Amino acid sequence: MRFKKIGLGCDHAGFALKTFLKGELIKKGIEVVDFGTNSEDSTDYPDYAHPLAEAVENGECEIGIAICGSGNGINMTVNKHQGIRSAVCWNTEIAYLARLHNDANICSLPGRFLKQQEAWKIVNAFLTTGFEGGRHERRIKKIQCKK
Ligand SMILES: O=C(CO)[C@H](O)[C@H](O)[C@H](O)COP(=O)(O)O
Repeated sequence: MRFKKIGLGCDHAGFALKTFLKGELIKKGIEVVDFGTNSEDSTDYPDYAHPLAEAVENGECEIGIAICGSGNGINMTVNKHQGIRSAVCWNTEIAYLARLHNDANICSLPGRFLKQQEAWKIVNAFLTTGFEGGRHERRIKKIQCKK
């Protein structure tokens, strides 16, 4: 793992997977900052996505994992923050490319579509891959809106 302090956030649809991943990360000696939610009671993913995104933006957490049912809503929300590049990672190759080519700093997961072990492999790919730089550096600089 390249990162020592990781932020986690989810809604009710991501709670079970977040709980599993949190346990696995702690077993690996990684410090986890958990922004909730803390049960399967129905809730709204932006309430957890914004605090997670802010923590990654301001450096409190080195990187983040965001989970909702499809991965889309929480991904859209964290990507509203200027300092965030989040990718919906639904397999290991996508997770690897999100880090290698996009220097993604949040891994968004579709909690209702991944088995625990599948998700753990995806998270491992995300957390062990470095940014390639070069032509990709130029491209990620162009992501920012000029307006
Ligand atoms: O996937 C999501 C947002 O992109 C959410 O996690 C929810 O699963 C989705 O919005 C459905 O919500 P529901 O209230 O559980 O039906």
